[in-house]
Amino acid sequence: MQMVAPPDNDVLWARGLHHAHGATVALTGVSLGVREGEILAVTGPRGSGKTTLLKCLSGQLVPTEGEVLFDRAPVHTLSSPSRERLRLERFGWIDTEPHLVPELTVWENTALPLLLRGTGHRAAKHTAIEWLERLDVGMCARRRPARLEQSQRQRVAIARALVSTPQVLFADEPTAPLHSADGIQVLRTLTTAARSHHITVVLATYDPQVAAQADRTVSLLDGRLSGAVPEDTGASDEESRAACSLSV
Ligand SMILES: Nc1ncnc2c1ncn2[C@@H]1O[C@H](COP(=O)(O)OP(=O)(O)OP(=O)(O)O)[C@@H](O)[C@H]1O
Repeated sequence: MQMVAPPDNDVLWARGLHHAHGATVALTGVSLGVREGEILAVTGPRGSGKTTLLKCLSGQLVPTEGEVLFDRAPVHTLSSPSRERLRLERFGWIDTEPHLVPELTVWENTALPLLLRGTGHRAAKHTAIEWLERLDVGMCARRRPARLEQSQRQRVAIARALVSTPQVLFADEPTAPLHSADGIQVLRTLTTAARSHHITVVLATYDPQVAAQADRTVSLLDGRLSGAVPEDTGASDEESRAACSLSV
């Protein structure tokens, strides 16, 4: 494979990603760059490879082929403990389901990433409550997750992902289980918080209304990216910059 350097402003950069789950091919030759501070939507129908791409970019999965760079340093060649540390220290993850610990209160759930990093109890609690307030669930801080509505639980999961102000936040269909109005509101809160803290977001979604909240969208179909702007079409500056960061 020809070596190509990532552009300076790409915080994440992937080239020639292939991945198969057993006999099922999920990604086939995906290359893309994610710019510092942008909110990038990865769209595509169910089974098109969105989750697999996010997992490869975040170091949860090592691609069968291809390379992933974070801050210009390889992720795909790191040992499993180093990838785990990278995820804990630099990345946040929001899943479709909130996956909160039922025995812990809302603020304890939210503070977990800080406590795991070694932040003191008082400081972790203070920061967790600040994030819960930003996400309009500050009043739930002392409750257990079972006493919350689904949209409140998802807001808590978002607060937990943001509490350590990750460099990159990965969100995999974060609003899929919510009613449409709830989902859009939760997503607005997420994107506003990410923008004000300069957090890069990679957001997988099949919902065009959700993708419309992003700065840029790339589409996956059958494990391939589509919609790259060819370089010689006389595209605008903005389009040309997008094309620099996206190739199939
Ligand atoms: N753990 C797994 N084992 C076997 N096949 C898998 C596994 N995970 C994903 N796949 C398959 O890989 C392909 C891509 O799946 P992936 O979950 O990445 O797509 P997706 O676009 O996120 O879809 P969805 O919206 O349904 O989650 C699909 O054909 C899927 O069935």
